[in-house]
Parts: sequence; C-alpha cells; structure tokens
Amino acid sequence: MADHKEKQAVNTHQADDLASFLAGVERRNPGEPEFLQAVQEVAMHIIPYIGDKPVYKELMILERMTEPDRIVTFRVVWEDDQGNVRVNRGFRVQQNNAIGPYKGGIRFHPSVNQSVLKFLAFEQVFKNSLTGLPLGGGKGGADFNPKGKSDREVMRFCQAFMTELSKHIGPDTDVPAGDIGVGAREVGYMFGQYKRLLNRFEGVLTGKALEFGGSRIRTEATGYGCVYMMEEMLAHHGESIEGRSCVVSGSGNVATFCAEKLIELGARVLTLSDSGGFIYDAEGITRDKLQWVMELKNKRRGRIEEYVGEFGGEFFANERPWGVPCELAFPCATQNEIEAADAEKLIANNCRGIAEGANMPATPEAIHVIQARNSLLHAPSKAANAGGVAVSGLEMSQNSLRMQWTREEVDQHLRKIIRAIHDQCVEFGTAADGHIDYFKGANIAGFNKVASAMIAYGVM
Ligand SMILES: NC(=O)C1=CN([C@@H]2O[C@H](COP(=O)(O)OP(=O)(O)OC[C@H]3O[C@@H](n4cnc5c(N)ncnc54)[C@H](OP(=O)(O)O)[C@@H]3O)[C@@H](O)[C@H]2O)C=CC1
Ligand SMILES: O=C(O)CCC(=O)C(=O)O
Repeated sequence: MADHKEKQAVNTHQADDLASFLAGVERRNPGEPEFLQAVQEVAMHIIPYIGDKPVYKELMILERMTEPDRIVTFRVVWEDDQGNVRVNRGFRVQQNNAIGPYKGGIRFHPSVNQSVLKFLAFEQVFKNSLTGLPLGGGKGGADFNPKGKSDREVMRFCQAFMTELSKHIGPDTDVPAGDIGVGAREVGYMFGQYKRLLNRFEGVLTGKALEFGGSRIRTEATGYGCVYMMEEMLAHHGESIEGRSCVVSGSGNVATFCAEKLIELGARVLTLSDSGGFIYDAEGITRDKLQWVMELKNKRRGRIEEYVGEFGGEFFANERPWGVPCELAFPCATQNEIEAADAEKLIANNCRGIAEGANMPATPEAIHVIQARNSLLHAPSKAANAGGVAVSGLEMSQNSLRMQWTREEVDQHLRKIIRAIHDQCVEFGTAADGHIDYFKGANIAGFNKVASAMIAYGVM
C-alpha cells in the first residue's frame, strides 16, 4: 500500500514537471503548434526518464535541446519566366551539433514556416543520434512552391536560395539534403551554385547524383529503411512481410521506394496518394506500374489520379487511404496525415503494423488511439525513416574518403543501422509486461547520446 502511494506521488510529481516544462516551451515559442507537438511527444518520455538523474535537470539539458543553436532566415529573390521579380522566405534551423555537424533536409513547400522547420530540426537531432553516426540535427527550406514551375524557374530559385545559404553551411558545419519538394534536380542546382560561389568541390550537400559525389542507395534509402524497420519489428515477433497487404500514402521519394521494397519482398501494395487524393488498385501495384508512377512524378510532374486512366483501379479525390483494409500501413507523405478517426479505421481493419516514412505523420490523438491497442506495432518516424539520413551520413564518409561504395556495401550498412535502431528501441522501450513502446525507446535512446555529449562540454 505504502509502495503504491509512493509510486502515485512520483507519477504526480512527474506529470507536474512535464506540464510546467511544456508550459515554458509554449511561452517561449508562441504560435508554433508543430514544434510544440514534436517537443511534447519527446518530453513525455524523457521527463520521467531523467526524474531520478539530477544532473540532466541541473544542467537544463532538455531545455537546452529545445532551444535551437540558431535560426537563419533570409530573403530569396528570383525572376520567373515572364521576368517578374518574386520574393520568398528561406530558413535554416541549426538545432544541435553536440554529436556532429548539423544535418537534415531542405523542404520547398508553400506550408513551410518556422514552426514546421523547428519541429523537423528537433526530430532530426534524435533521429540522427539513433543512427549511431556523428551527425547533429538541422532542417531548412522555403515557402517556395515548385509545382507548376519550369525547370529554369526552379534553377533560378535554387541558385538564389544557395547564394545566402552558402554563408552558413559547410562539410564540417552543416550539411543539408533533400526533403519534400527537393530531389535530385534541386540538389544539383544548389550544389552547382555552392561550387561556383566558393570554388570548392566538397561534400556540403547529400543526395547528390552519382556523377558528382552521390552515394548509391541514397535515393532509395528512406523508403527502403522504413520497410527494413517494419521487417525488424515483425521478425522480433516471428512474422514477416511476405504476402501482406499494404497501404502506402504519398507518391514521392519516400513512398515510391517504400513501395518498391515492399513489392520486392512479396507484399501487396494497394494504394499511393498525393495532395489531390489516393488511388486504390485492388490487384496490387506491380514493379512496372510503379516505374510508370516514378516517371509520372519525377519527369512529367503529373498527378497520381492519372494512374487510374493508365491502369484502372479507383481514385478517391481529397481522401487519405487509411480506410482501405490492410495489414501494414506506411504513411509516407507529410505530418499529421493520420488523425484519430484514421487510426480507428486502421484498428477496425486489424492492421498489424505502422512504420512512419513521413516525419510525425500521426497526430497525438491518433498515437493515443494506436497505443491503446497493444497488438499494433508502431515505429515512430525518428526510427523508421532514419535510413535516409543514415545513408546521407555514409555519403559524407565516402566524400571524405574520395570513394564510392557499391550498392551491396551501402545496403548492408543501411540494414545494420536499422537493425541497431530497432534494438535500441527494444532496449529502452520494453515494459515489464514485455510490450515494446517504440516511441519511448527511440526517444530515450536518441536523447542519451546527445545529452552525454552536452554534459561533457559543460555549460554553454
Ligand atoms: N526524402 C527523404 O530522404 C526523407 C523524407 N522524409 C519525410 O518523408 C515525407 C515525404 O518526403 P519526400 O517523399 O521526400 O517528398 P516528395 O516531395 O518526394 O513527396 C511528397 C509526397 O507527399 C505528398 N504531400 C506533400 N504534402 C502533402 C499534404 N499536405 N497533403 C497530402 N499529401 C502531401 C506529395 O503530394 P503532392 O505532390 O501533391 O504535394 C507527394 O506525393 C516528408 O514527411 C519528409 O519530411 C523523412 C526522411 C527522409
Ligand atoms: O539526408 C538528410 O540529411 C536529411 C534527411 C531528412 O531530412 C530527414 O531525415 O527528415
């Protein structure tokens, strides 16, 4: 009885600590809901974890981790094809470089703002730590919409963006890469401009084409890694991917390579989507159909609904695919794309596993619904999509060595890294009853390494 009361007192104390910590973060970051959401998701595990470790509190480690080292914002001015002057806002959030140079993608999308980039940069710190590689965390981007722009317009925008960004990055300082709206084309334009401005050929960006220092498998890595994470979770429970029905959202880089790996492993991929809606192919998306989608998205820059004209199936305008019965779900489009009602549908259809390819794709309410169902395996984005940044880390190693590894070598590293991330989640996320909370495990494991480095550096 006394024991129970003592535990209750500790829990109440921790809940108070969490509430007052979050109130402080909210006060310092008004009007930044995405950032607050990401911090809350982490703090709910870290505050209880550090409850009996006074050094973390004394040194204000979590408070310091939620405050970016710096944020650079800048004007990006460029000319469209009609000769009109256009103005956008660019950002780079350098969140934390305790364990390596800032590392994280660049997003070009009209929804980009400081809150979105701060959530992404904060998440990136934990994700990069989980990879085991020496990578700090950052994220950048602009409220530029590449949709409907000509190649020349995108080139001029990228050159203008890099003209300012180049003052703040470097191969040992901050190494950006791609994210939504930034793929091989944009990385090429930005790398070219950096090289022209600094007269230096160095590994300042990752996701480069093979001809100028890219790594094999980097393009595929986020999607493949997400499937490897699902494989690890299933294998841990004596199951496999083969023959399972899968729902994938998105039709960009992460979604298409996630689908490619699923098909290779014998799963049945039923859906893909974009911001216009989703397609449902009951016969399953084959390798050839997927190749057509990649061409549609990367070259013709068309809409996913065109799939139905080419291959049949159904298109559901302005809907997400979570109501399609499936055993495995892979959200690979954007943040908060699974809401509580979507989670209820996945559960009602007996979904067995979710691996998050997109960053923070589930709302807190959706996570709550999912976690109430112990039998659903759920890998958070910082674990499930870490394959992309991991191979970016390997690209940096290859650039330093002035070497390029084979596909097999890079893929082997990627598999090993994802396996190690899975093992860390199990180590720090397993409860007394054997249930694995992959969110808790990823948060604590990611935190530990960064926190230890910060303690070693003293107060700064
Ligand atoms: N690229 C990478 O290596 C990594 C990416 N990620 C994350 O994966 C996710 C996808 O990125 P990536 O594939 O690179 O980006 P892409 O730009 O290649 O593709 C994004 C896809 O998501 C869809 N999408 C974007 N915004 C929305 C929205 N608001 N509603 C519905 N659909 C939307 C796009 O549709 P449409 O074309 O209509 O906009 C497109 O199909 C993001 O969360 C990103 O942060 C995480 C780790 C690494
Ligand atoms: O490869 C990288 O550096 C960044 C990948 C990324 O942006 C992410 O993991 O969200």
